[in-house]
Amino acid sequence: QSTTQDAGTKPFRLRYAPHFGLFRNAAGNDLVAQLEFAAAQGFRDWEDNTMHKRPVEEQTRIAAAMERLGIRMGVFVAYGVGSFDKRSFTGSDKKLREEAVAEVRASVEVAKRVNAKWMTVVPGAFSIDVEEGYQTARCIDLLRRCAEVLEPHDLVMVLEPLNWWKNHAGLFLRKIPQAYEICRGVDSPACKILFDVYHQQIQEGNLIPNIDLAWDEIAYFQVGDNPGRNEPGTGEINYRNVFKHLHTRGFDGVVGMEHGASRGGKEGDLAVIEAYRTADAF
Ligand SMILES: O=C(O)C(=O)CO
Repeated sequence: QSTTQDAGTKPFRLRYAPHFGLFRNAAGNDLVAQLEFAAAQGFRDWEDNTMHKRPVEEQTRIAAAMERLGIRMGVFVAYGVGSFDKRSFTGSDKKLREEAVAEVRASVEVAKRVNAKWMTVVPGAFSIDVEEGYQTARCIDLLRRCAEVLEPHDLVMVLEPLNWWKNHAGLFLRKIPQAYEICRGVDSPACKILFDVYHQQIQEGNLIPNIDLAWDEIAYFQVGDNPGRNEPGTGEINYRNVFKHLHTRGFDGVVGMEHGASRGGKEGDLAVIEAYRTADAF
């Protein structure tokens, strides 16, 4: 605990982004108080999957606090929440496909309000009764339409492959090479990869080589250890080496802390921060 406090406002070497709730025991329930606490601990980034579901006044209040504290906004989810079971991107149902474009379009206003550049897209369900090549092509076609919505605003949708073996069996997008192929197909600066190291450790491993192979299409990282999806150091992933690799490659984008805490209470919140200080000391 003293190390955490001593570290104080010292910035981390990578731009780790907590989310609301992660420090609520230490900072209290108020969202702005959580941002202030994080900033005092040296965090300069944030993410909030459900930002688009918050009332406009709350979005505005959060954005003002972030601006005051010098915190950069990471992802919110533009498409995916509540749609994991829909064949929107992989199917041919026109209504579902129009809905997906409309959701991405609606996210433009949210992104502007909260100064976000990136938004997560999870392109729905896999179909067991259609050859995968057709699903991939349909997905690319619809993502191109979404990219055309975002390009004029300089916004980026980041496609997030999610694992089948622990959390999300049956989703279409689950592998990094698959996301890479799709991004190359869409061929737009508005369509990139969100590489969630937790999901990929479960789905396919080979983390650092896959980071390198997909590098030119990756815009965003998220992390969490496995098993348990908690802070670095609580599982099997060598995060110090992963972070060192990202730093060596000059990554200055967001590394989202999309995980829980292995311990409860204030002590657990502080242990999360300490885990990042340790993993960041490469
Ligand atoms: O739902 C999940 O597991 C995610 O990582 C979404 O971002």
